[in-house]
Amino acid sequence: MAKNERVRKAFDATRALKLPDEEVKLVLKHLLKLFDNNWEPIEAEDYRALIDAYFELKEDKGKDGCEDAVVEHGESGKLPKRLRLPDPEDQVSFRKGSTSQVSSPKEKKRRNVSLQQDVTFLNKNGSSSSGYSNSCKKPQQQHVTCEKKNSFQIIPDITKGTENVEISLVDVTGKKELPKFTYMRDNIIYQHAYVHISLARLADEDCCSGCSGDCLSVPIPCACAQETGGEFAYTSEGQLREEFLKACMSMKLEPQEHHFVYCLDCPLERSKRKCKGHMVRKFIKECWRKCGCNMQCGNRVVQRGITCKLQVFWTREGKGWGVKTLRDLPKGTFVCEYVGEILTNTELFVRNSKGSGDERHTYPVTLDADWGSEKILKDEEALCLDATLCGNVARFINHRCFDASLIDIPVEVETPDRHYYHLALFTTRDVKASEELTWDYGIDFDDHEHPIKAFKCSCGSKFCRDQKRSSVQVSL
Ligand SMILES: C[S@@+](CC[C@H](N)C(=O)[O-])C[C@H]1O[C@@H](n2cnc3c(N)ncnc32)[C@H](O)[C@@H]1O
Repeated sequence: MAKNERVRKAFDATRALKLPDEEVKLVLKHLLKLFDNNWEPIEAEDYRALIDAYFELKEDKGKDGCEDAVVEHGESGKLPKRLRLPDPEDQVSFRKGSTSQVSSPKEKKRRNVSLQQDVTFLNKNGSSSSGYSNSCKKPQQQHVTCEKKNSFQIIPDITKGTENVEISLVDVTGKKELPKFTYMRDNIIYQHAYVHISLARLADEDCCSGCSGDCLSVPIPCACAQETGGEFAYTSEGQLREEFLKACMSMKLEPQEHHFVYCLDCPLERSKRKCKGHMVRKFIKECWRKCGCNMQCGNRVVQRGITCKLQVFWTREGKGWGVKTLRDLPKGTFVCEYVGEILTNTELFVRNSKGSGDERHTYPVTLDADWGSEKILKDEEALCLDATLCGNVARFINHRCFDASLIDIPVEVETPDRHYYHLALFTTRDVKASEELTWDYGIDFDDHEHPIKAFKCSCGSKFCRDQKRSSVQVSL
């Protein structure tokens, strides 16, 4: 639908409630900014978000004792505090009522007016008076609601301003408990993990100190392209090269026997005494600090951070929260890194055993590139990333068997070895705005002893490994 048509329909809905166009226009403008020009949540449920936001402003105005507040704010270009949502200093969560029983505009109007107190704020530290906390702390429930109703919740920026872009969280059902974790842009060592980062470790062949500017613009690829067969992994547009992506995907989808290495003593399968094999992965090697190029060099994509407009939302299929893109993404686009605490296997086992055992969602990812090397890796050396307590937006990305829209690719940045590396997620195909982003966690749904617990998969893929397993079990 064209934008003008959408605006007209929104006004039709608010005029039915006799709301003045001038005031509605202001509210609409700011909701569009909040949702990054995505009309879907505004149009949902008969323009509920728009109508509710309008009445919130009215309530603000009433409290301030300023009859013309909405119009005055509009004229001065300022907004009442509650609608200055994209300002990271003023994180806000809306909680509103359900429209499900409401039929006539009159009733709708009355309902909205009665819900005015059901609106809450997140303060400057990201802690909430409405139950949301962007930290590991237990949220404070200071907010008082007259009736328990469905609500509409928005967090404008879960990253608290740490990323290049804001990432919102939206729950249109309003019934969900908001996630409790600390947002972190970069991996951080939890306690005993050993990650050896030093410039002295980077030999001449591990960097391109003789380069300047953008390495992708010179005719002969520099030393940093050696890892990817003498060609950079990225195109000058910043996407993965087609052939490189294809090779990564085929290794993941159809791993041949020669794509596996087997440990003599496998840290993950120690209890069973037999290594199931670890995939030999294709790596990206990005330029870094010892290189002569600049930060805009085309071989520095992952380290520049997230640039896609993403949104966390509540999925319908029972997977919990998920992540969608708000814009179309071309194939091979870097979406985000999987960020978490860096733990040793031992620490992960201890953490898992201390858990209640019935955690619905789990967030660890093993870094397994070092396994199968000549040295036997001990549990207290092998590393994994755990985003349960601290992580970035990737902790919300759900699994899909085989035909996921993202693929995880290891990236060497500050260490020349494969003991520690970054795990970056790229699109496997063109992805449309509003599509959920998924990646294949590589789960073996039959393996109940694996430190990363399997779940009942509802990915919906026709290739679902869990569904196949269930049907095999039934037929047996
Ligand atoms: C990394 S988290 C993803 C975010 C999670 N949905 C949430 O609400 O926080 C992984 C967890 O999400 C759930 N999950 C992910 N993909 C799923 C799928 N295809 N089917 C069912 N549950 C899924 C599982 O509970 C899993 O342990």
